Amino acid sequence: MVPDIDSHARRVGLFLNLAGERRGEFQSACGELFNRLLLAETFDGAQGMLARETVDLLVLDLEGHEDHGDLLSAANLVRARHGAPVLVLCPYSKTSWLPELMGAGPLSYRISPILSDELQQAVGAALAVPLDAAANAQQQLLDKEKELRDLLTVQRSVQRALTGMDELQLMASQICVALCSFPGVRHTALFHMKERGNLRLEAQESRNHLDLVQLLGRGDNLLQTPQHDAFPPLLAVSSGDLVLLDAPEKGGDPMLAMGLHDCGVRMVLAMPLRSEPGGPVLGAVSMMFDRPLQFSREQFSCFGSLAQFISFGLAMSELKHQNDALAGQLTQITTTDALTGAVNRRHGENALDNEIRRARRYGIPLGVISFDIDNFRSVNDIYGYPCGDQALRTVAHTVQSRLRTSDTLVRMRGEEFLIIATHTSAIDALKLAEKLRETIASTELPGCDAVTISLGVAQAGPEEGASTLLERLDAALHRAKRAGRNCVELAMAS
Ligand SMILES: Nc1nc2c(ncn2[C@@H]2O[C@H](COP(=O)(O)OP(=O)(O)OP(=O)(O)O)[C@@H](O)[C@H]2O)c(=O)[nH]1
Repeated sequence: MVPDIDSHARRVGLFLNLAGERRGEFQSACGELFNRLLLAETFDGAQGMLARETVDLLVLDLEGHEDHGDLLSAANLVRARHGAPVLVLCPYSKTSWLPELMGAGPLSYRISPILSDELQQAVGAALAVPLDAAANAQQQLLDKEKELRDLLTVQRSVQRALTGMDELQLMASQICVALCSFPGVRHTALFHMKERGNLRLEAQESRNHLDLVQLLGRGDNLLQTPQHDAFPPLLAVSSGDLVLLDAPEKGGDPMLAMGLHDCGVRMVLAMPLRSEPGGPVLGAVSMMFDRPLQFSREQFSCFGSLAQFISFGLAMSELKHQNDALAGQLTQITTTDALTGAVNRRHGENALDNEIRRARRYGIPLGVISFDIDNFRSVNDIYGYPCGDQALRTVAHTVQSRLRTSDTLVRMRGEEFLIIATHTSAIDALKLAEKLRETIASTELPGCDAVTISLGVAQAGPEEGASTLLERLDAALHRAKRAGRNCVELAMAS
């Protein structure tokens, strides 16, 4: 239904589009709504007409306008209206222009393509003069108040979601929940660009049973899906611009549109997430609505700042992730012996102290084994130092592979190692030591003959500290060497 337009004197329209065909279409759809319809094919032409004539409605059809210069010219035209009615017909791939055009002056907009009866309705609404101007002004004020309240609610919810959230997945879920507090939102989603361009669905919040993994057939590598240029959030990532789609079928993928329609989605807003303006795109957020809405300038700018905050949250959580990884690498470097991958002596001695305390506190046995490669000097002498290094590595890896994850292998010095075996009695440690002795004796070493090891075994005494335990072990190891090597000796009781 076309709204009543009470004054015929007000019906001078100006329609601008490059293409004669579009101008013809507009004339046949809406020509009769105006007393006189002016048609312009260039921005300069339209500016000239606006300067010469009093125009009641400027209809700016952005279809076919592509570059940034066109956006600036369109903004100039809106500015030249000084608040007089402007209707912008905006292709959905250019919806990112709307916030900037709104900055140039008030306007209403429709997303094209648009059916001719919808177009007539939009033109009628833009031309209509309210019967009761005072009542209308009051209503506008109430609408604005509600709009601002809604924006405040969603901003506060997003703020809460971003505070103190270290874990990306949790933060993403909370953001999706927060965005659902905007009126009419039935589904929200957060997409995150992982390494090597892998865009994944990080979180979604559904109030309409819509599951994007099901709809898109997957949850990651989303830019490789057939819908990558039809689904607004994917388009927002690849174009780096805001995308607003006021009817799913305008996206151009009938199956996708049907899936969204079935879940009651009538409008989709998607915003790219960037770590800084002009920086690389980190992902996107999408909000799906159960009704087509006309966003105001304030709403667009609020969505823009929400996207910035969310990007910041994502960047912070990525930074934390990287910091954790760096800290992990640093710990690895400071606690590990570079040649063999075993724990180094400094960290091993700390670990031994800790395990002694733990064993004492909980009354559990702690077994320790000290071992040393027999006649290792001759390996170096005969085969060379690099070969000796390789033999050390192989022995350490072989031993490590026979231990439990709760055990610790420490390189104490040269070719001497210590094993801290938690929850292990002297008897069990003896069995383990014997197994290791046999294993090493039958392990082939690259580039040199097999080696043997001698081992000393002990169980920590109830009140015993690390130094006496290590002394007892040392003595046991020396006995094993004296006994002819390639054997295991139990340490004397503490
Ligand atoms: N290739 C290599 N050799 C090492 C490394 N650390 C210590 N060694 C060598 O290990 C050998 C240890 O020799 P000794 O302490 O005499 O002991 P051994 O020859 O194993 O004799 P026993 O322990 O009595 O059986 C020395 O030749 C050291 O140079 C290392 O990181 N790489």
